Amino acid sequence: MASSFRTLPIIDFQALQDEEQRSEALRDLKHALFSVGFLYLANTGLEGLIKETHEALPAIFELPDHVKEECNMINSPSFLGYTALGAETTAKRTDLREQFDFGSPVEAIWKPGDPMWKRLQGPSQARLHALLRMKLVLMMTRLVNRYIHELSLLSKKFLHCVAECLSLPEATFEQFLGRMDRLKFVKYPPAEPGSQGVGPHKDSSGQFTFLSQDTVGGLQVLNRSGEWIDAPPIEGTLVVNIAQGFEAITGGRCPATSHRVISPTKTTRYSVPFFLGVRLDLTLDQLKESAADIVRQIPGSADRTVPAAEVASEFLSPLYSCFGEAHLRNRIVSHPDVGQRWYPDLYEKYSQVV
Ligand SMILES: O=C(O)CCC(=O)C(=O)O
Ligand SMILES: [Fe+2]
Repeated sequence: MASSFRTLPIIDFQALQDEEQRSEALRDLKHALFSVGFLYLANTGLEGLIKETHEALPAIFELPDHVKEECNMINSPSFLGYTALGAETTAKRTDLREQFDFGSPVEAIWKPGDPMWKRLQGPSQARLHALLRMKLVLMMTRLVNRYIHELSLLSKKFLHCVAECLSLPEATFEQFLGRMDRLKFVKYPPAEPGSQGVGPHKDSSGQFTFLSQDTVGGLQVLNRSGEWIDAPPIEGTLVVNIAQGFEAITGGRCPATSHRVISPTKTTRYSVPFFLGVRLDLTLDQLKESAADIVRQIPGSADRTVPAAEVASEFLSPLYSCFGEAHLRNRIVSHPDVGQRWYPDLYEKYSQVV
């Protein structure tokens, strides 16, 4: 590729809603989606909530180990709960981070006899909420639910802008939304220079990720010339990136971009990613059909269209019957202890495939 990005574009969310500024902001957004896959979203109106959440994080991670262990992800077939340092794997290496995974408040839908991927949808661990409430006085549970609620509203408005900048009807991407979005609280402790906070990956679980990072830095994004570019913190912004679900939905026209976190060396780093979900029951055939339709409607894309079958996305692999199945595989590989406990047969199957 002739030129590749060296910095991430900044898109002003208010400008996207403003009569006078929106055509320019939409043009910038389109460029970010086609050529970068990452952007900073400024002026979201959620600055106060983000600040409040970051202020609460150290106390949550300071809960005693035995308390955190009580709500270990190992208890959850939906991969929700606490992950201790060293229990997660990315790109076949151990990540140096600790985290809590939450989900939108939904019921479990799986019944015996149903496909296993339906177990991905389920409630956050009640025990975790109870502990947070006890320890951190109601506020914390409310904060998690408020954060998920506000981010879910913001992300849906953002999806409308995305459709609009691609000259598609506003509601185009709504048909792909899942019932459950995911939220994580993540802590990266200081480590040896160059350590893997989280290894190179593309986000697998949704359409877009909305990340708030603190002031420490360490997030890096792979540009299209294969160089790692820093995504330094910009106060008050969310880092938004395309996940593999959206890449598949757009037939690879808007690719997901690899990223990683290099561990801090002196100060603990905290981050809060929110993953906007994709319908678990979306089948490969439905996806290919709608992707073809969407790509046809994106102006100027016909000459640059990659056939859906050639997009390197695990969600377009015929190995999986639907998005949920591909997503479950990804969770099992990332959290092998949880995978082994709840899905031993699938764990065996997926750990044999290199
Ligand atoms: O913590 C970060 O800055 C990025 C986290 C991330 O990429 C992820 O959890 O998918
Ligand atoms: Fe990520």
